[in-house]
Amino acid sequence: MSTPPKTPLLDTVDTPADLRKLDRSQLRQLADELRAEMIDAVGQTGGHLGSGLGVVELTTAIHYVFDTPDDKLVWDVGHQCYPHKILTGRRDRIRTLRQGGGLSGFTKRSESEYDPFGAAHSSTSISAALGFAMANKMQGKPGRGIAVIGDGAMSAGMAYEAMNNAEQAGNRLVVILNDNDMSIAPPVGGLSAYLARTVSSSEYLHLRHLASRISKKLSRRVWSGLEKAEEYARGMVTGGTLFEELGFYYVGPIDGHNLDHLIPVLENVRDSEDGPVLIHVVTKKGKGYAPAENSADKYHGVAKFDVITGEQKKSSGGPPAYQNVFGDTLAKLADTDPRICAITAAMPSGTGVDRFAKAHPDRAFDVGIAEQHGVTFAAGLAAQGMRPFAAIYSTFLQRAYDQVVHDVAIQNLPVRFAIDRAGLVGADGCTHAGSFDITYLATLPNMVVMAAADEAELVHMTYTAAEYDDGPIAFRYPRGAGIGLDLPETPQKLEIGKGRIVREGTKVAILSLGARLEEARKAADLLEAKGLSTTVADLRFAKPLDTDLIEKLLRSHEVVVTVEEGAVGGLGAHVLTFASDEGLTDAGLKIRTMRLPDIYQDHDDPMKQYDEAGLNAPHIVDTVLKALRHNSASENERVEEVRA
Ligand SMILES: Cc1ncc(C[n+]2csc(CCOP(=O)(O)OP(=O)(O)O)c2C)c(N)n1
Ligand SMILES: CC(=O)[C@@H](O)[C@H](O)COP(=O)(O)O
Ligand SMILES: [Mg+2]
Repeated sequence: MSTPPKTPLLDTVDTPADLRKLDRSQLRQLADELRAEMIDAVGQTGGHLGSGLGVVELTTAIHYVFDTPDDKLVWDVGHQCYPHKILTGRRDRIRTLRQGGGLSGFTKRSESEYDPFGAAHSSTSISAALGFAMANKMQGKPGRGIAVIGDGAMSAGMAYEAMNNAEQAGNRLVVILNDNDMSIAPPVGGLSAYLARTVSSSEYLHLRHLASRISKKLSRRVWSGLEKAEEYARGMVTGGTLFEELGFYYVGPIDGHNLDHLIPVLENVRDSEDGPVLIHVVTKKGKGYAPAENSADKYHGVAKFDVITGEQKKSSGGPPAYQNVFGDTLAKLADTDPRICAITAAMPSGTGVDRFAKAHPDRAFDVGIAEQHGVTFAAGLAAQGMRPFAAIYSTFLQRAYDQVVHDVAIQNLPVRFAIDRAGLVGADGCTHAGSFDITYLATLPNMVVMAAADEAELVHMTYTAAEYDDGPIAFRYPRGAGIGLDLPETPQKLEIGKGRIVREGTKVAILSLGARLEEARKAADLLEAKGLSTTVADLRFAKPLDTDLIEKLLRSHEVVVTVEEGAVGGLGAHVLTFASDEGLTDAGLKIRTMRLPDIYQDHDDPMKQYDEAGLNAPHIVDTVLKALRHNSASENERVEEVRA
């Protein structure tokens, strides 16, 4: 355990009200202590480090100048909110970050009045802040909406939808663009180039003309034509043209680590009658901690680490991560199939597309945080004869649902969806859980939905998807690594809609979909030990179902249990629908469906989560025994059981 840093000034600050009692000259020391505290805490908890380090000064300045919580401060993504949490009454719990019953790793409404809006999925902050601003305006209440959005998050269309709608808010809306020239990976696209030009083309605003420049900009509602022409001529507005054309007053770029610059700018904006304002601050991701600053990913997401050396305490060895199995398999397939290409939405390493890109750089596309565009881009590629793989986490694919429905499924275009982080994801918690993709995909026309039980199955499903040109096909797999199987040298093309029996029994049947198969096998062992002969099937497909296999097992077993790492409306619902449509439930069979809860609150380690979620072997056994008891009980006993 590292020795906690000495933080005499921070020790006097529990909330922003305490912070505002400090003299401005003390804020530098406070920020230094805040940074040290954050590094020490995250060293013990792991989590998102780089982005929070980059906004230590900005967080301090915002809470010093604005009247939070009346001014509603909305952090985009929220992964940079640890300094904010320390300054808003949660320092005592900061070392419970991302643990069961602990602080969320993102902003969360239920946690604090200083978290007016929950986050975790990116690019929502301007819309939410605009909502707060307009509500206050309509209710005649004081208080602004303040959105802090990163350059990566600014690459999503939703941010422009909000800015396009923002003029109505006037000076009630403040947008702070935190430009650290990083997403998780280096940022991509035209916006990133534009911002880079802005930062390089104009000297950071120096103190001497900072105030005059800002007051000039913010003092007039409308520029005269001449002045505007002059501005353009001088190139002064190169920095803000994009934002100014959307109706914002643009201020910047300013040094986001220099409190002597930040404070007067924020004060000018706070006191101005004009708006909305976009303040462009330039920061460094990982600022103030050498191991982060020197790392390629700026320590975006870290395991627990040694604060002195920066060395992370990651488990080494073990089976390869699923994303890398996918990326490597796809790269190999693409060696002999020029139609294969891969799309990621700003998550190259998380999806394994970075491994594909190493082998086929011309066929790998990072579209930025733009899942909607990514899916329809893939639809265009498919329509023109390519074999596109849209590699998008289950939770982030939710962002592009209409594109999946409208642009892909209804048009029956052969887009392949490689869906990582399907199921529980551990410390990122409920905003990142891949709970809904079976439900939201298997209900769609033409869509084929597969779930890999292990890493070998993932290889086969990647190949099966590559070869499937009859329409859209999705395959899901969990966060983390497989079970240590050798990867097949020759991928198999799976028969669409066919599952497999992995264990023969006679009395109980477990229909497993995806990576809970190991728990299903363990449950079968436990049931056999009780004299209950158990069949285990890996259905492989949620759609189309292997109805022959399911009917055969329903007719020949007393109890059938479906197990899936997805919320209600997925495999279990489809099996029940099939059984009732075919009149199979009339055979007195009791089908039980086991699945994830709609939402779970805790951030915890993956294995404990399955216990909480009720998806481990003992839970499967309990479900089976309950069903058997129910089956064998007399009608009266059943009625009594229900009454009890
Ligand atoms: C819709 C969505 N897609 C992807 C992600 C994954 N993600 C989390 S943070 C991040 C990068 C954000 O970059 P930026 O906004 O610049 O913040 P920074 O980390 O640089 O502070 C991404 C892609 C997400 N949270 N939400
Ligand atoms: C903040 C965010 O959304 C990402 O950093 C996400 O936490 C990555 O998840 P993985 O760690 O599962 O790649
Ligand atoms: Mg960034």
